[in-house]
Amino acid sequence: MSCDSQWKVLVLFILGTFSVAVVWYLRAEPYMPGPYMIAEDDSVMCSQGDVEKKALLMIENYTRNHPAFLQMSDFFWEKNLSAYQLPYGTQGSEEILLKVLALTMRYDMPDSIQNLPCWRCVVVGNGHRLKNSSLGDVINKYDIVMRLNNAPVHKYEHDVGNKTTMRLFYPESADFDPNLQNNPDSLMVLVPFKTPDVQWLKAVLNNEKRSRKGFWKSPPLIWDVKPENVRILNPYFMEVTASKLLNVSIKSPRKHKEKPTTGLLAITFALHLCDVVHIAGFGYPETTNNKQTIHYYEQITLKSMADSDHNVSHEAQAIRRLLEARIIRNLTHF
Ligand SMILES: CC(=O)N[C@H]1[C@H]([C@H](O)[C@H](O)CO)O[C@](OP(=O)(O)OC[C@H]2O[C@@H](n3ccc(N)nc3=O)[C@H](O)[C@@H]2O)(C(=O)O)C[C@@H]1O
Ligand SMILES: CO[C@@H]1[C@H](O)[C@@H](O)[C@H](O[C@H]2[C@H](O)[C@@H](NC(C)=O)[C@H](OCc3ccccc3)O[C@@H]2CO)O[C@@H]1CO
Repeated sequence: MSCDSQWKVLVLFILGTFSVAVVWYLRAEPYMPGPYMIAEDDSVMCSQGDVEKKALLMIENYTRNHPAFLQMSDFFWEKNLSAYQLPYGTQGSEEILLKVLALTMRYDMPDSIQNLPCWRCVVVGNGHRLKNSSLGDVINKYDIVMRLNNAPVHKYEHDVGNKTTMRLFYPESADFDPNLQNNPDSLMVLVPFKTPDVQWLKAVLNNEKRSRKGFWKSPPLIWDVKPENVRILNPYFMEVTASKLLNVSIKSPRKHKEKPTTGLLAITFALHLCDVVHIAGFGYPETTNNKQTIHYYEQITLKSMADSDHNVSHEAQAIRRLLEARIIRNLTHF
């Protein structure tokens, strides 16, 4: 072979290897952390309607017609009444829900969110993968930052940011110091799992006698949050998460105990609300790994979740499907 041909072969070989590497990187991308569609000003680019278009293909009967939060009018007409009990519907809890909704008087999305030109959302899971991630500034740039339960931001700003647009929680996961971990206008979104959850909200907002009955862990007895910042999540999103993402039976929850985690519920909620859905801090250790801590803020392991009625491998499959279909993107690894 002449020297000229040898050069050609070498160039072709280098180009071929480079193309294979690029194709491999793009294929593997859903599992890789990295800068996604970053605009010049460092913010995430808006692809309006993108999530809606893709979710329509993947989630059976997907519709964005359901209100985000429960409202009094949900209970006015008999034909609107729910077919399921909490956490998948409101059947049997109508009276207490009406009472608490009359107290908060707000069921709408605040104007500061409603008027956003694009809803770029990030759902921040509580996972250990956020520790030392330095993702704080990246997370703060999203239009809507969803946080979960009592996950702290104070002293963890560098890794998780400090902007909280909405926080999904239930009484047992409510923070004892909500003003330290949230912004003055953060929406506190109660996820109602059972009737006592709604009774707790009524009691703390109305300063009535609190009861500890019906809770698996004592919730705060004093919870200093402005009623106008409180909402109750529409149980429709729990129903969709269980029945469409996890294929879990919602008809007899007492018999089929598996229930969605708050994180998967928040992802489902975001899929019905946002133009862009990114996630961070999701992913549990292998089920056999009883040493690895699961949270970015405390030293507990998978063992603590033994009685939780969640199936984390089942959920990982659901999240992986959403990542592979590029409906959501991940800022940490999965
Ligand atoms: C002991 C116990 O009941 N633990 C549950 C805790 C606990 O109640 C609260 O932290 C309040 O203390 O809440 C849960 O979840 P938790 O509050 O741990 O985490 C919130 C969501 O983040 C995602 N996550 C978390 C850790 C991890 N390593 N990988 C993850 O993907 C999950 O999607 C998770 O939902 C819950 O509400 O779902 C689920 C946990 O099972
Ligand atoms: C999203 O679910 C939340 C959390 O992730 C779960 O761990 C938690 O599970 C608790 C479960 O809901 C309790 N079941 C009932 C019917 O209340 C279960 O109860 C057992 C128990 C009872 C009394 C004292 C201790 C334990 O406890 C589970 C937690 O170990 O549900 C959360 C939503 O409420």
